[in-house]
Amino acid sequence: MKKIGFIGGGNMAQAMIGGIIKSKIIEPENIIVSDLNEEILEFVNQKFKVITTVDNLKTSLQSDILFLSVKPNLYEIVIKQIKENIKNDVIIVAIAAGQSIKRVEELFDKELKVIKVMPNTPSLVGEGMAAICPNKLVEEKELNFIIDIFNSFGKSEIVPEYLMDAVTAVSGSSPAYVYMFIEALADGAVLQGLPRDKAYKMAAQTVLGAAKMVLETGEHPAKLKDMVCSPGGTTIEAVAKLEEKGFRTSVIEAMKACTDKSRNMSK
Ligand SMILES: NC(=O)C1=CN([C@@H]2O[C@H](COP(=O)(O)OP(=O)(O)OC[C@H]3O[C@@H](n4cnc5c(N)ncnc54)[C@H](O)[C@@H]3O)[C@@H](O)[C@H]2O)C=CC1
Ligand SMILES: O=C(O)[C@@H]1CCC=N1
Repeated sequence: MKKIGFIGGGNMAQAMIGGIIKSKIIEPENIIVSDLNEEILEFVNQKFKVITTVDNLKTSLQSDILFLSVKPNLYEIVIKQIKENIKNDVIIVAIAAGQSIKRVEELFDKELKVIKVMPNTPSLVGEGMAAICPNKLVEEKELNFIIDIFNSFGKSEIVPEYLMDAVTAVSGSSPAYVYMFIEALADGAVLQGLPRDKAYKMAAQTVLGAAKMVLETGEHPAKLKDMVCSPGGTTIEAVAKLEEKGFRTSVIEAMKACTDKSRNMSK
């Protein structure tokens, strides 16, 4: 059985660990997590029953697949700690925004199998979206195993690395904007008198259902939108107001800012 390590046990690591354990693709005793923050380790150990340590080197030595799940600015520090003793056949999974395969290879200063992945936090509930890009040393069966891991708690796509910054905007960071949309829907409902708990449930279930319609019918989103808009009805009033307020342009420009930031972080 393969052993999986996480250096950094924060939000994204927890989402992936939760997804992996729920899917049973790897047992908790084969997952090791290191973090500087002992409270986080305690939480992760209690919640997921995985092995925890403050020692990143121990994590790296015990792992066949090693997720680097610290913030981008910590890649240099963490890799410095583990590079001398890193096993030659370990698969490094780099999930940080703006950290390219080349940068990770350079920091290790040796030939290693590196897979760049941009995951997202809905992994925790089995609805993640991950974009995956391997370097040349990763063998097909190894890549397939990594794909199996990500597919066990969501969906995945192989993408060329140059698209990772755009992926960050459309699936890595976008849960945040979707939560903002859900919050806004709920605020709008509360303004009109609905109780808040019901408003969140109705807003979130509608976003979930609408997303499923796109994925499962394969219809163009515009067609699905048109199906809701009765001529002279209520929905087209809302749609017209959203257009007037620049809803789409705001989203597109926000994503451009996100993509640009990711690009700048890799310079
Ligand atoms: N949060 C998200 O939605 C996503 C995050 N990512 C990437 O995942 C990475 C982690 O992000 P989050 O989980 O959100 O951050 P986070 O701040 O929740 O977790 C990072 C963890 O690293 C720990 N840490 C700090 N220094 C350390 C060290 N020297 N050794 C070991 N652990 C150390 C921190 O205590 C913290 O628990 C980032 O690089 C981010 O770009 C990628 C996709 C989505
Ligand atoms: O905000 C960030 O930088 C990370 C990358 C994608 C989601 N969270």
